[in-house]
Amino acid sequence: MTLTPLVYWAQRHEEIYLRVELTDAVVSHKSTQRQVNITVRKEQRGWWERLTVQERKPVFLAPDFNRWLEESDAEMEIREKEEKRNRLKAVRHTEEGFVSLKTSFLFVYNLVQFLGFSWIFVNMTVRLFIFGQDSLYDTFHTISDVMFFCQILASVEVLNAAFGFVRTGVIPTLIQVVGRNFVLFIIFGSLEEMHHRPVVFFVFYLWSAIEIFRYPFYMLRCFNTQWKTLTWLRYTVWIPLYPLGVLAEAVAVIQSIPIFDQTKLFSIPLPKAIGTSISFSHVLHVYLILMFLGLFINFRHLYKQRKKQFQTKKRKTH
Ligand SMILES: CCCCCCCCCCCCC[C@@H](O)CC(=O)SCCNC(=O)CCNC(=O)[C@H](O)C(C)(C)COP(=O)(O)OP(=O)(O)OC[C@H]1O[C@@H](n2cnc3c(N)ncnc32)[C@H](O)[C@@H]1OP(=O)(O)O
Repeated sequence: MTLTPLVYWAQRHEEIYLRVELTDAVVSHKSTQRQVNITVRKEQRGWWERLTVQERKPVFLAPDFNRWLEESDAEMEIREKEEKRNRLKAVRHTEEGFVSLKTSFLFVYNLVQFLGFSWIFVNMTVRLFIFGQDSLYDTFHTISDVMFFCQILASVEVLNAAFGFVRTGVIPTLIQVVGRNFVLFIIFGSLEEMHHRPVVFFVFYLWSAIEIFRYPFYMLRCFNTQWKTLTWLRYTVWIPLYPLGVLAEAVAVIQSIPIFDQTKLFSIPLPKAIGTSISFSHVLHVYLILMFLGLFINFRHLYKQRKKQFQTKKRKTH
């Protein structure tokens, strides 16, 4: 006797769903499945009155109430799916817009910094060749405006890290920005006596020497690409430059201590009963300790970043 499995059916405007129950059937292959689900695409979109041509429903055929929908409900389902698709599209559009806005912002930021620091580096190098040692004494007057601009702008990097615009830690960036701006604005900016010291040349030259590689490296990273030589320079040049930079900054701080003592600039007044004031040079002594702590933290951070970069092999390189 031929066994006819029960067939449950349901439809949408474009498809027919068939569920063939095999509970009682002897199945020749070893499948343990209890049912076969079949989706048949309708040749023409439309709503069928029944599944079979003949009006009389075969005994083995029954509506699949798990999926059954009336025509109007099926139309509603299509509309809901369409709305969901549109909503997803809109979200994706907004996300893509944000990503491209962020990329453009970072690219322009890095480009401006690259131009600024390149100007500083090239200008200082050319002046060194033309004027020799004399150029060491007027670095502040020729370079400081652009350096002020670049270093104020560099504060954006702390925000970039804090808001997750770039994959980096806030602390190393904060140490870097606060450290440099302290030397630039407090030590050099506020003391005229420091303006003609050769230490300004060494500090500015060491700062800009890394940035002419770092910012173009970031510009390429904005487009998920990199140039091997530039990556190597960005993650290697800091090894001698960072300790030398901190050393030059420390010399500048040490040179400024007697000036602060003499001028009493930024000294902290104490209550009249005690009668004196605390010289800013005490703050500078503490700052000297912080500097070497900052050097240790950032040196370790940069070493980790270097290791991470050179371990990542599957990058697009040129
Ligand atoms: C809490 C306050 C305490 C204050 C205490 C003060 C203590 C003072 C201590 C002062 C020491 C400072 C001395 C310093 O001034 C001396 C010098 O600078 S000497 C010259 C040599 N200097 C250097 O080499 C340092 C240069 N600076 C840096 O490298 C960074 O500023 C630093 C924060 C140190 C490290 O950068 P970062 O953490 O960002 O690492 P990565 O470059 O590897 O970047 C990580 C990923 O983020 C992407 N990224 C980062 N920035 C951008 C950007 N602007 N645009 C696009 N993408 C960016 C980057 O591509 C990496 O992603 P991926 O891995 O995918 O490539």
